[in-house]
Amino acid sequence: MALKTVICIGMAGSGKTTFMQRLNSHLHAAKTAPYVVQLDPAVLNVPYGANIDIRDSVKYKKVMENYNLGPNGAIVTSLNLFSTKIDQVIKLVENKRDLHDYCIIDTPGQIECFVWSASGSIITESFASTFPTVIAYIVDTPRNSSPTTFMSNMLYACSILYKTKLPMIVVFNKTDVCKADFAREWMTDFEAFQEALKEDQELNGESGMGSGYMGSLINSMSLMLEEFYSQLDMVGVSSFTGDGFDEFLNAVDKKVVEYEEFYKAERESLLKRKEEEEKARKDKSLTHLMKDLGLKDDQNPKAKSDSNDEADVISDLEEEEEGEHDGIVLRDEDEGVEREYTFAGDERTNGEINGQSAPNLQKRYQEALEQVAKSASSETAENIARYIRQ
Ligand SMILES: Nc1nc2c(ncn2[C@@H]2O[C@H](COP(=O)(O)OP(=O)(O)OP(=O)(O)O)[C@@H](O)[C@H]2O)c(=O)[nH]1
Repeated sequence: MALKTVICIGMAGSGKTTFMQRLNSHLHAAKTAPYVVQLDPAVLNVPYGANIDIRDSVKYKKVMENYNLGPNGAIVTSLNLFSTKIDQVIKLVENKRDLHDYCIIDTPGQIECFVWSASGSIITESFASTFPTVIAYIVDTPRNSSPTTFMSNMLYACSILYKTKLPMIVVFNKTDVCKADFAREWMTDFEAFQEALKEDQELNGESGMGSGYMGSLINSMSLMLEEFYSQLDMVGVSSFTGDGFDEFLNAVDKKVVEYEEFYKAERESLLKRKEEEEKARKDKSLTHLMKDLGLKDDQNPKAKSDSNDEADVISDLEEEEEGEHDGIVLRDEDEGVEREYTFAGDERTNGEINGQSAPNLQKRYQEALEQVAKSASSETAENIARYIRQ
């Protein structure tokens, strides 16, 4: 069976580490020991055995001292340092792909340090482009029993879904304290959620839920969330008792099928599009280079027709301005613009400032270009062009 990756993400204190610990022991008991990756550089004790632990490669306290950073900055920097070695990490996991069915990944408690940082994206992307990858979004169920907190948390989950573009399972943890039935109901019945919101507002002595901007904001957000809920699975688990973990693993299998059918194709087409854009960008730069070196790009028939709507370069500016002002900046008076700061008694014509001959930029640029054209043999230029094209 192919190795699949589960990345555990969740708000601070939602129970990610305890969830990882339980998932690890659950999989061990089912004789499918997972490959475990620990990515929280600031954690003191980890209650499970990790195959890869970020703390072995990056010392969080040293990062704080050396770079003079606060706690969150040090977490992001530690992740940045770690992500420079991500290819080696992926290789290590790849080497073990025949021995494990699951690779489970714990992330830092400061969710934004991982989800919204460049290194978090690099790490997620690297795993997702090598193995089928699923996000487990851990929610603290008792703390989300109020409809407004619930909605805020779901909006956050929604933003993570659109950021990572990976299949997601919302895991309602701590069901030993509070059952997750209310969440299931709110996620499937729009009216039940509206009713709960109304009750909650009345309980807090706030009216106006059904009118004004708050009412319409909440209504439209709940409608948007309805669309979002249709994209994900939810399970209730207790990391203390182990309840719901079989259901969670079934949801992972389901999401892996979805990943293969939908997300993989989507990711591949995205990568292809990026590649094509990059190629087009390189072709454009090449055309500019050829133009600047005074060469015709025979191999690119589009080059000539394209040249008018290409990105702006200094030479374009020179062409446009030529004959208009001949490089002379209009005086404030001539432009009819009153500026607060001008050089007193300055006649800014022909580049004369304070009696000294100021450099005429256009002229100098033209001379430099001509010199380049003279000194660089056309053969060298062709070589450069061929090299870039390759
Ligand atoms: N009752 C109950 N408590 C839980 C459960 N899972 C976690 N906890 C408690 O929730 C608290 C936070 O758990 P952690 O696993 O440290 O949470 P975390 O998300 O890893 O925390 P950070 O990484 O520090 O953000 C701890 O006190 C746990 O004992 C659960 O299923 N039931």
